Order: sequence, then C-alpha cells, then structure tokens
Amino acid sequence: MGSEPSVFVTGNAGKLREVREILAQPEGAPIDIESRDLDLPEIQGTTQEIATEKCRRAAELIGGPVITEDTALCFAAMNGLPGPYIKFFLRELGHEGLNRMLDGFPTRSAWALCTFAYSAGPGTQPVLFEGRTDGKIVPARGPSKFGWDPVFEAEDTSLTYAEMEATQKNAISHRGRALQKLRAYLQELGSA
Ligand SMILES: O=c1nc[nH]c2c1ncn2[C@H]1C[C@H](O)[C@@H](COP(=O)(O)OP(=O)(O)OP(=O)(O)O)O1
Ligand SMILES: [Mg+2]
Repeated sequence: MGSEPSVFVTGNAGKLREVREILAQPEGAPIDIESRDLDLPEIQGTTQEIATEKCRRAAELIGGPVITEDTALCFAAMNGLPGPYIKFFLRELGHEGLNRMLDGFPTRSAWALCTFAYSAGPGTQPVLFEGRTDGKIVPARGPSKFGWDPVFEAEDTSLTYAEMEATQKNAISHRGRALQKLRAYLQELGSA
C-alpha cells in the first residue's frame, strides 16, 4: 500500500466509531485511515453496484486511495428488501414501523450486510468485501445509539446489537466480518 493512508469516506459517525474500534484490535497490523464526510451519491441497484459506484466516485473526489462502506438490512420475507434502502425506511418508519412492516408475514428473519469497497485511486476498479450477520427483527431493546441496532437481534445471542457491548457487537457484526476481509487484503497489498 506504500505510505499513503486510505481515506475512509463516510458521513456516519456510528460507522466511523466502529471501524476505528475494530482496526484498533491487536490482531493484524494497524491500518492507517483518515476520515472524510463527503456527500456521495448512492445509485439504485444491487448492494454491489451501489458500493462500487460510491467508491469510484469517492476516489475521484479524493484523488487517492479510498474506502467506502454500505450497509443493508434485509428482510427474508421481502426477498432482501429494504436492503440498501434501509436508511430511508428507518428515517420514515422508525423502529416500530420496521417491526410493523413484517406483521402478517410468516418470518421476521433478517440479515445485516456490510459491503466495504476499496479503490486504489481514481480510475481503478473498486474491490468489494462483504460481511453478513443473520438475525431477526424484534421490538426495540437497548439504547438507541446507532440506527436500527435496537431492533436487530443477532442469531444465537438472544441480544439485540444495541444490548451488546461494543466488543461483542464488533466480533460478530456484519461490519466486523467485512472489515476483517478488507484488512487482510490491505495487509497483502502492503507487504507485496
Ligand atoms: O451497524 C449498524 N447498526 C445499526 N444501524 C446501522 C448500522 N450500520 C449502518 N446503519 C444504518 C445507518 C443508515 O441509516 C443505514 C445504512 O445506510 P448507508 O448509506 O450505508 O449509511 P450512511 O448514509 O449513514 O453513511 P455513508 O455516508 O457511509 O453512506 O443503516
Ligand atoms: Mg449513505
């Protein structure tokens, strides 16, 4: 990777906090990131298309290596929707409305999907790293500090993300899993 740190472009403080926490963990070499809050357009499409285009745009604006991240919350009963559009559903419907969306459906199963994208710079094709955590949508439990954390109960934990300590969430989260893959890739690059 040379000496140039990658810039992590996000407007979301919760994402930035968790990425810093995860990268500070002792396993693996630390990765140097800076953060920037740019208002990046997000197209419609699959999570992969959205992630790729957002990262491509960020690389053009920054003029160097960048990392972007997209988070989707997918309802099994709705074939994966709201998915990448969860931000707008959360904003308009709140925790209760997200629960009500699933009333009358046979399953409340859901999965959280995180897609990190890395571009080495303008004009280079972004590389994607996905992480997924399965769970279900439940009435809100735990502090409302970050997005839909209180309504997502992670499989095999009987806890919502909001009820977990940061280290517990990061160890099993969609973001933690995706970031471990990105980190391994950047380490390869750095030692190549
Ligand atoms: O671990 C999480 N736990 C709870 N909620 C979360 C999490 N991660 C993202 N979220 C929320 C933020 C936003 O409402 C939506 C994703 O939308 P998304 O476009 O990826 O994020 P964003 O626009 O806030 O920031 P960015 O500038 O990186 O695009 O899900
Ligand atoms: Mg966004």
